[in-house]
Amino acid sequence: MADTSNGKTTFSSFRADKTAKICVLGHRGLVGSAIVRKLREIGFTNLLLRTHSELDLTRQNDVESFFAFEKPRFVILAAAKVGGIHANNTYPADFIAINLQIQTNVIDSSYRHGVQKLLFLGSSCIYPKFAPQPIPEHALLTGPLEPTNEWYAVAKIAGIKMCQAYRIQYGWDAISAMPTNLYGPNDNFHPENSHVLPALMRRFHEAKVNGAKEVVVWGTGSPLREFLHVDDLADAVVFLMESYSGLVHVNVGSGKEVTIKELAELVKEVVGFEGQLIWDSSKPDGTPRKLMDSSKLAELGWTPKVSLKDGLVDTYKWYVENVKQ
Ligand SMILES: NC(=O)C1=CN([C@@H]2O[C@H](COP(=O)(O)OP(=O)(O)OC[C@H]3O[C@@H](n4cnc5c(N)ncnc54)[C@H](OP(=O)(O)O)[C@@H]3O)[C@@H](O)[C@H]2O)C=CC1
Ligand SMILES: C[C@H]1O[C@H](OP(=O)(O)OP(=O)(O)OC[C@H]2O[C@@H](n3cnc4c(=O)[nH]c(N)nc43)[C@H](O)[C@@H]2O)[C@@H](O)[C@@H](O)C1=O
Repeated sequence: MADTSNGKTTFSSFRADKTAKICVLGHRGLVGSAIVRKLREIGFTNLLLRTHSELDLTRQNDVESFFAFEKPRFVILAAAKVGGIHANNTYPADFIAINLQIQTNVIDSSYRHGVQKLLFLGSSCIYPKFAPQPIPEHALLTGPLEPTNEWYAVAKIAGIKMCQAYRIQYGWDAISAMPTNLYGPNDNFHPENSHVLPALMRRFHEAKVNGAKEVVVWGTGSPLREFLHVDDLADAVVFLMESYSGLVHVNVGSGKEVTIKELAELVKEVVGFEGQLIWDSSKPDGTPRKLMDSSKLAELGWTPKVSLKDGLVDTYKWYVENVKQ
């Protein structure tokens, strides 16, 4: 709600006006759909949503016209070209070009058409391959990136810097959140192009259904990853929209890491596959470890709730009920 009583226009907080027009881009994806669920649960009634086919965010003129006409008050940018280690490694041009186009168009048009606040989503892959662990926000741009996803990482770093530049030059409230590896309902379960957790869930499920004795898992199993349920991420996004307006991006993690071998055993147990794991070490491991330091977010007052085991059980239930077998 705008307040002009003191002669200046000021706005109340994010949660205060449930009729505020909030644009969530990428609303059918893993992250965007969780943010929409969260906003609806809180009571927001005026969500502005467009599918990829309704609005291709790589098309500058279309994005410009959309913002000029719709004039949302808040924007959450969860649309991006996203994929796991194989997809990042195989389609580097798509990962850098599409992400630069989407984020540049959306951030600039949002600013030009009066958006009050925007949240940009990056990823933990922005940090150097051998960053100190846990990785603090200030490790950004202190060393070489992990080669399997450097193209995507460069685009994401440009997004963070663009938000900072618009804040510095125009005083505009654009913030960035850096989530760790996410999972949950509406994830991408593609056999090759998805992230490890949905890929293994699908492979173990299909092996169980088909009575297979073995499942192939990529790499050596030794890399460490930190997983966060997407409902926790959505909660953190709402928290940051409400409580944070700083220049520096904010890490969003669970604080807990597992080896890929431990993850594979856990997914196997949740799915109920009883065969053997075969490790294909011809596939890349990627970065050896990327545990984020999320103490800044904890100091602001936010902590995650969903354990990996509970999150896996919830996600497998969703998979069985919703993904065409
Ligand atoms: N998944 C993860 O583990 C992590 C994700 N993130 C970040 O979270 C954000 C969302 O990721 P996630 O939900 O996993 O990704 P998804 O692939 O699940 O969803 C991405 C969404 O973006 C939309 N989209 C893609 N290209 C375009 C386009 N040209 N125009 C309009 N819409 C488009 C897709 O629509 P459609 O399906 O119709 O193509 C889809 O709805 C990204 O910024 C990602 O970097 C960060 C850390 C980890
Ligand atoms: C979120 C983050 O996600 C990506 O980085 P990543 O963490 O390396 O992604 P990943 O989930 O694909 O793999 C994690 C680990 O798991 C191993 N692994 C085993 N078996 C499968 C498997 O079947 N599929 C996949 N994908 N990986 C497998 C795999 O070899 C690797 O060691 C970035 O590109 C970028 O998109 C990004 O920001």
